[in-house]
Amino acid sequence: MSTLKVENLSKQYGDVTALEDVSFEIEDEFVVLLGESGAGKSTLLRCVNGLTEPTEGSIYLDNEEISGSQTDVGMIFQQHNLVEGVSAYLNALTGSLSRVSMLRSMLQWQSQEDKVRALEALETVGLLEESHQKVAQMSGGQQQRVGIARALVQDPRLLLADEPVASLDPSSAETVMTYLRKAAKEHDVTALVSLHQVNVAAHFGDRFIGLREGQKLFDVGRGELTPELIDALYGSVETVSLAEQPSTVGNEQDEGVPLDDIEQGIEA
Ligand SMILES: Nc1ncnc2c1ncn2[C@@H]1O[C@H](COP(=O)(O)OP(=O)(O)OP(=O)(O)O)[C@@H](O)[C@H]1O
Repeated sequence: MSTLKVENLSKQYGDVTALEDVSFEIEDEFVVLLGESGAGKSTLLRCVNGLTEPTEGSIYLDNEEISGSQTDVGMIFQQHNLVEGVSAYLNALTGSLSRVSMLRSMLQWQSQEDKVRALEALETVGLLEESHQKVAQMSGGQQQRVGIARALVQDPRLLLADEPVASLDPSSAETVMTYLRKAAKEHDVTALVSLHQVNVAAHFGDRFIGLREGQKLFDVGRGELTPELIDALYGSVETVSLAEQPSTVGNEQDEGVPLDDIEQGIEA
């Protein structure tokens, strides 16, 4: 279990204010970041991961201030940056890179423990049987699941994902999100995931942080993501079904609302 605390975070790119005084604390939850394109989601994730330096503010992981690249923060990108010509297993194993030297890694001298960890991570994302398949021969959804496995092998305290299903069809997106949530829960890792798709967010999130023009517009739990909040975030999106079924979605103790139902409600 880990705690991420973001305190008064701001980021300026020249005249552009990408983030303005954003604060929140999350612990052992699957949190979804929502917001229009340009709202600051990627900037926030990049600041937490140390890829971007904030202009102001502080970030704490388990009460320790963090700055610069973090080896125990796993990041999953929309473009998964896998090595396509090698197997899912070898790609997953590169997650241990931060913990072993480059030479050992190139010679594939990773420890037995790392190798077992890579296979376990592939099992978590449902790809154990495909572990020796080349990534180039896998579907987009399977490739993203390899990306999740690679992040797990890093043994992260925090899992970040920036639009992990943006380029996938709805069915693959649901599968990938199911495995991402399962991975976070099984590994007891706090997760912060940015998503464009409100229906997917409502189905999988424990909590929702809405960003608008760099500012935090809301920070609400499951069941509190109302159409009014979504409208305030995006404008006139039809979100009737979210108001009707907010408290049952995405809870591993129940079966949740099927995505199709939510989508139909949104489209109705
Ligand atoms: N490296 C950069 N240099 C200059 N401006 C930037 C840079 N990165 C982001 N921005 C600006 O900061 C603002 C926030 O961008 P950011 O990418 O964080 O938003 P986002 O919510 O992730 O959007 P998207 O969903 O399109 O990725 C935007 O106005 C963007 O143009």
